[in-house]
Amino acid sequence: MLSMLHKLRHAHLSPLPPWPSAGGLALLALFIILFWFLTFPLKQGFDLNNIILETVVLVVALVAHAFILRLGITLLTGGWGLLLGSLLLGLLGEFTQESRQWSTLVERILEILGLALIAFGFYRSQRLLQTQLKKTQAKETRSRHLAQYDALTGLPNRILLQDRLAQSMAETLHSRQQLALLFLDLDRFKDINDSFGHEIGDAELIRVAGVLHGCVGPTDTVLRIGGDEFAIIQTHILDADEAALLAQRILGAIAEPHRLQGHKIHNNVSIGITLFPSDAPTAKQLLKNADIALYHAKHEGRNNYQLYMPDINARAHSRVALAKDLQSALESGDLHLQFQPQLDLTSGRTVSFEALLRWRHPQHGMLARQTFIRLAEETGLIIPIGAWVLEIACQTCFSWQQFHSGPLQVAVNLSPRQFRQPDLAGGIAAILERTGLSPPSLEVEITEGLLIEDMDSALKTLQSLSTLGVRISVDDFGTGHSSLTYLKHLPLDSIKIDRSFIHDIPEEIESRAITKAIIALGHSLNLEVVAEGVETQEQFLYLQEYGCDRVQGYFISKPLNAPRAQKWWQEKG
Ligand SMILES: Nc1nc2c(ncn2[C@@H]2O[C@@H]3COP(=O)(O)O[C@H]4[C@@H](O)[C@H](n5cnc6c(=O)[nH]c(N)nc65)O[C@@H]4COP(=O)(O)O[C@H]3[C@H]2O)c(=O)[nH]1
Repeated sequence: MLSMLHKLRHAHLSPLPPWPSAGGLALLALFIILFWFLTFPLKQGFDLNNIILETVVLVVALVAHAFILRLGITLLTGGWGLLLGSLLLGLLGEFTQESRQWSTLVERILEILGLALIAFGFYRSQRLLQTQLKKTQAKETRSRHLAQYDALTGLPNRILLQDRLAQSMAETLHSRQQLALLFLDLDRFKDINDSFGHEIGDAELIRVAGVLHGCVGPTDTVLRIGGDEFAIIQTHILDADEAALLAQRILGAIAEPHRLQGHKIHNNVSIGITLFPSDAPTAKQLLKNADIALYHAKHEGRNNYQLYMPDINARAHSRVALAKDLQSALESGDLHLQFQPQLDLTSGRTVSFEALLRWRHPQHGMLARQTFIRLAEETGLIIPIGAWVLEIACQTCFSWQQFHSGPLQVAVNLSPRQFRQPDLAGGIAAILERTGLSPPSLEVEITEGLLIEDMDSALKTLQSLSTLGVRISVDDFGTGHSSLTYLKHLPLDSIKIDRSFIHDIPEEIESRAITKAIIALGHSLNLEVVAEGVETQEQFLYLQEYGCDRVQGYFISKPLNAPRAQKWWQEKG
């Protein structure tokens, strides 16, 4: 090594050879090996182009070895220790040329110094390697964290669920206790997102994550396993009661009304619970059970929890199949509308029809409305189905109006999910435009409960519908435990007294009092009052006597198919 450095120094003294001599080539080979040895670790993570460039630079630099030490081309390689060592040796080579009388001792010292600098280059490259390794490890840890944890809430995600579950199951087996797996699904998250935007939606998810953390014990795990789905692994419990207690705590905490960026938010959650080892021996089966129990909770009207029971499995399966059938029912024409007349009590004429959805299932025949409409609402199918109902109802009403000159309206029920669509009024305006129906000929019916849930956004939607000129009616009035003050703030046209009050008049004193009060209240607010579910002549006469404006019910007519309703309208309109 020393002799080679010596040769390197003396290369300055002789004229530059046209091509490297054998010694030069040996030196070149040595430097290449040395260079690669010293800087190879640094190249990990460099791109191929850089490595090729560096190698070319090095080869050129070494071939022109007479200049290499001065030119400092190796600067580009990043091997600082190597460069400095070589540079110093080169400079000193020149120096020794002029002062050959300097002792060999000085030469030796300088050679040692050169070697020390090369060693420094090596040391430095190792340090750089360590830093690089640390950076790579940190990057790997970060990307592993990103893959396994939800970026928004910081909770473990679905990928970690299996892992954590398996770990907790193993611990539970040893402890001879039980473990509960809870699946949670927010009932109103889509509506929050649609009504207030994604920023508030995100803030709500973060709030929920915090609430869940506040409810669980220190050894339990909270995970976010989907958009609005969370899971909890509750460990060290003795029986289902402990899981139920946790679920109750969560239901109460999530339902707490709160404000996010000035918006009043109401949210609920449905929870499905299954236990290990009592419900299932494997993680796969546990996950399935929790899913089934959650589905059951949703079916039971949301905002509740359900413990897994083997028989809900079969029911859940049939609902999944039914949801699939409902999806294809729109295209296959299995859905149709019936129309129930509404009678004006002053004129005695039919002035409106309520459009009611029917589904004749190819295998199961006519299906119960409440069941399949709830299913449509839960699955989101109510959006396309509701739009179809509006379209057909408007089309039908417009075509009837062409046959008869009397005033005619059609009333269409809007489900909560439909009502919370971002541009409901725009969608309805387009349907009116397409079908040719004038806006006042369409009445939309919304439930009282829907208004109470979120007054602020309901008011905005109602205002846009009212601006469009569509009539607005509050269905099932009297059942929603609402504050009556909201009535005067909303742009309503009519209220429909709930069937349950009409059912008990004239016999029951309370129902009579409520019916009379609703009629008086409606009139004092300038609203039209409609009674639904009128089944008897007594009810009809009572309502007429107390000034109800319109009646609807089996006493007048059951819901009719479109041709029969048209005939009815031509005769009684
Ligand atoms: N016992 C009794 N019942 C009477 C009488 N007169 C009418 N009805 C029934 O009362 C319901 C009136 O509709 P609703 O209160 O809006 O209640 C509706 C409404 O909330 C919903 N619904 C029906 N069609 C649609 C629709 O197209 N979209 C949405 N979102 N909901 C719908 O399903 C509910 C039930 O509808 P239907 O089963 O068709 O039941 C209809 C109708 O057949 C009567 O004298 N006695």
